[in-house]
Parts: sequence; C-alpha cells; structure tokens
Amino acid sequence: METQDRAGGQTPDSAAPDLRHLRLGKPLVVAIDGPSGSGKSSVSREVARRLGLAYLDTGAMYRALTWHCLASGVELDDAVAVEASARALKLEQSTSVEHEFVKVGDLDITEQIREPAISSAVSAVATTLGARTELVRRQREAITHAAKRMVVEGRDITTVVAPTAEVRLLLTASEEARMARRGMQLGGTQTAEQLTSQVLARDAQDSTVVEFQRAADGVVTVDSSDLDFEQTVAVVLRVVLEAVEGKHFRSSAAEG
Ligand SMILES: Nc1ncnc2c1ncn2[C@@H]1O[C@H](COP(=O)(O)OP(=O)(O)O)[C@@H](O)[C@H]1O
Ligand SMILES: Nc1ccn([C@H]2C[C@H](O)[C@@H](COP(=O)(O)OP(=O)(O)O)O2)c(=O)n1
Repeated sequence: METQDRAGGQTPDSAAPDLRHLRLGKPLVVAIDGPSGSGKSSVSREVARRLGLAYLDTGAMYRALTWHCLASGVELDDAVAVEASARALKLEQSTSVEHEFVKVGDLDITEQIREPAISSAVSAVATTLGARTELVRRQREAITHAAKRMVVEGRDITTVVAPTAEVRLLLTASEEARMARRGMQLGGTQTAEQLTSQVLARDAQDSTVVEFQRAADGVVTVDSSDLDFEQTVAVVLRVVLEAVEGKHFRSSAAEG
C-alpha cells in the first residue's frame, strides 16, 4: 500500500496553465499542512487563485482567537475560558483570494494577528483541545459553504479537518529555509533567537497536539527547500492535476 509520495524532487514547471475550469461543479478540496514558514499560506493562496477556488487560512482562525483572548483578558492557560471564548468568538473571515480579511465583531484585525506577540502566544490557544474542536467545526462549515471547492491550509487539514479531501499535501522545507523566509517576511526586524522561538519552538509546541512533520498515509510531500515560490506553486499544481485527472503538466520544452 502506498504510504508516502514525495513530489518536491520533480522538475518544476513555472509555465503553469490556467486551470480554473478544473472539475467545474464538482468538489475539489485541496488540503495543505506543514510547519511554520514552509510557504503554506502564500502557496495555497496562489494555488487557489490559479484554480479559481476559495481559500481558507485556518492558522488565521487560531490567531484571531488568540487576539480575542488577549484583548478580553482571558488567561491562555485557562482551558475552560479559552474554549468558551472559541465558542463565543464572533469571527468573520474572507475565503476569497481577491479580498482577504479577518474580523472579530466590527474590528478588522487582519494586520494585528500577524504581529510577533500573537505568534508567540498562539500555541497556547492551539494546544487547547476544546478550542480546536470548535475551530475544526467552523472550518468544516466553511468548506461546505464553499461547495467543497476550496484550498484549506493549516496543521491538521489532511488528517482531521478534511481527511477525505481530493488532494492532500504536506508542504515542508528545511529549518534554515523556513527561518530565513520568516525573517525576510518580517523585514529583518527579528533576531535569530526571536525567529527560533517564533518558528521552531512554536512548531515543537504545536506538535504536541497535531502531527504535521510527517505525512500521513496517502499524503504527498512537497519539499520546497530548494524551490523558489513559483516553482513550489507549479509543483503543487502538478500534484493537484495528477491527483484529480491523472494528467501531467507539459513542460515548455516539450511544447516547444
Ligand atoms: N518556495 C518558496 N521559496 C521562497 N520563499 C517562499 C517560498 N514559499 C513561500 N515563501 C515566502 O516565505 C514566507 C513565508 O511563507 P508563508 O506562506 O507565510 O508560510 P507559512 O504559511 O507556512 O508560515 C513568505 O514571505 C513567502 O512569500
Ligand atoms: N489547522 C491549524 C492551523 C494552525 N494551527 C496553529 C499552529 C500555529 O502555531 C498557529 C498559527 O498558524 P499559522 O499557519 O498562521 O502559522 P505560520 O504562518 O505557519 O507561522 O495556529 C493549528 O494548530 N492548526
């Protein structure tokens, strides 16, 4: 039985065609998990755009709940209070790649949830099992609401949220690549020590409740360590095509 495929070593084809017609009208859930800084959000967003699918950033939900707990004075080690906050959370999140936002009540917190203070606190919320149950419920609801045509990314999408997704993928990258990417993304404002804490220490803590370092059975691994962004998107699109249509991209060389 097939347990694990690796797609990262394939030759990437950055001349990816427009695939918005893919399986029109039929479910197409693309589930993407991976550690911090592996490229989940940016790659998933672009893949959703190219496939004409909705996009759900589940990490943003854990971040929004963390923001809400901190803003309302909930102690993050009080599991009962964190779970109650999750249930009561008035969260509104866009699932369109054209206009992304996260709101709690009337407040737009799209920018705030990316701040290092939230990154440092979010694992305490994400390891509260009652809060996870509530957010997983909302994530499944969002997938249904999108008529099951959605790219969904996080840590437990391939295993818990959408284990029957048409495409299941683990996006990885070396620790060095992930730290460097996060450092660049934050504009060089963070020290190496801060990056280690925000990327590696957070992954270690998150790993206590979800497995996202190793691919589950049937999940394809894409290692992006030696790929640039465009190449990673192309490899992921190829995995999608192979999974749903058994097709391969024709490389530009082959076309020429
Ligand atoms: N394959 C790649 N090569 C180089 N940089 C990448 C790649 N994938 C993503 N990035 C960049 O790395 C940073 C972190 O990516 P992000 O999508 O936020 O990761 P994650 O959601 O897994 O934490 C972003 O600035 C993104 O543009
Ligand atoms: N499905 C998910 C998504 C995120 N999480 C947790 C793990 C992370 O520490 C936080 C924030 O996730 P996010 O994807 O925004 O984090 P990164 O951008 O990868 O650094 O939420 C989770 O436990 N399960």
